Amino acid sequence: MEICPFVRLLDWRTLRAADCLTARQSREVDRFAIEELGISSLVLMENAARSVCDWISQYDQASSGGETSFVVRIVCGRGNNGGDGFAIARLLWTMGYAVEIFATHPEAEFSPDARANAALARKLGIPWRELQEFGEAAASAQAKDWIVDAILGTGQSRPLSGVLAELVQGMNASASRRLAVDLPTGFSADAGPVSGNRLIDQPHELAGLCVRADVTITFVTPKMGMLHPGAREYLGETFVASIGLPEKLLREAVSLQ
Ligand SMILES: NC(=O)C1=CN([C@@H]2O[C@H](COP(=O)(O)OP(=O)(O)OC[C@H]3O[C@@H](n4cnc5c(N)ncnc54)[C@H](OP(=O)(O)O)[C@@H]3O)[C@@H](O)[C@H]2O)[C@@H](O)CC1
Ligand SMILES: [K+]
Repeated sequence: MEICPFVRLLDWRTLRAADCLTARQSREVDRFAIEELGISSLVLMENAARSVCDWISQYDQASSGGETSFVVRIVCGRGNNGGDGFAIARLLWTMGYAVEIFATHPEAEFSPDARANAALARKLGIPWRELQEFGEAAASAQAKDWIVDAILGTGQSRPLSGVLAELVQGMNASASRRLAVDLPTGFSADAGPVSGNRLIDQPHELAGLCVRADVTITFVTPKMGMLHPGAREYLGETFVASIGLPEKLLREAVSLQ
């Protein structure tokens, strides 16, 4: 089912390993596109952000006739997943949505593309709130609001702890709807909802350590961790967004499997 031109609903019944990429293959696809084809990483990031915004506005149109009285709270990590979040904030802001940015790190620690999009968001004067205000904001959020999880994507390599674990628990406890950018934070691209080095086989026991998204919009292809039996509890309704990379490239990357 095509929701928007570049976003399609993932069909769980037909999902196979051959359709999925690991985190390493995802990075290889991005590297190949950037270094061999010359597509800039900022263009890939913009395409990724645009697909999330298209989905939100289509969903808003379909579910409430486009009354945009809800608030979109975007929590941005310091890597390119966070960079997607800053770009999403900018695009939604230009579409007239009420947007609030929360950043997990100081700007000096951002990846180059995240820093570029954060600077744009600053220049536009998009409301940028203190991270420590997020718990209260999430607790008082309404059901029609959105929390966009742009903390960690395919770069996550270890269980959550400290501030990020607290943020994720605040997200999961909120009445707000949750949309995960690329992957829910706490969800491994390779193994699914992971704690330590083992798969979570009783998801409820460690739910605080992984965002339970209502919607996940993943880029380019499904990820190997989505095959995990407990995955859907965290991914919610899952969509795959094209970010402008040719199919041929994906087949070459998947052949690295
Ligand atoms: N051109 C492209 O590449 C495109 C990529 N795109 C987007 O980029 C995303 C991948 O970005 P990314 O590689 O920067 O990693 P990301 O997931 O942001 O993590 C950031 C850093 O966090 C750290 N970290 C890891 N685990 C952690 C933990 N448990 N707790 C705390 N910190 C932890 C780890 O750094 P470390 O601490 O290991 O040095 C990691 O480097 C991808 O999901 C998609 O959204 C799209 O824009 C399309 C184009
Ligand atoms: K995420």
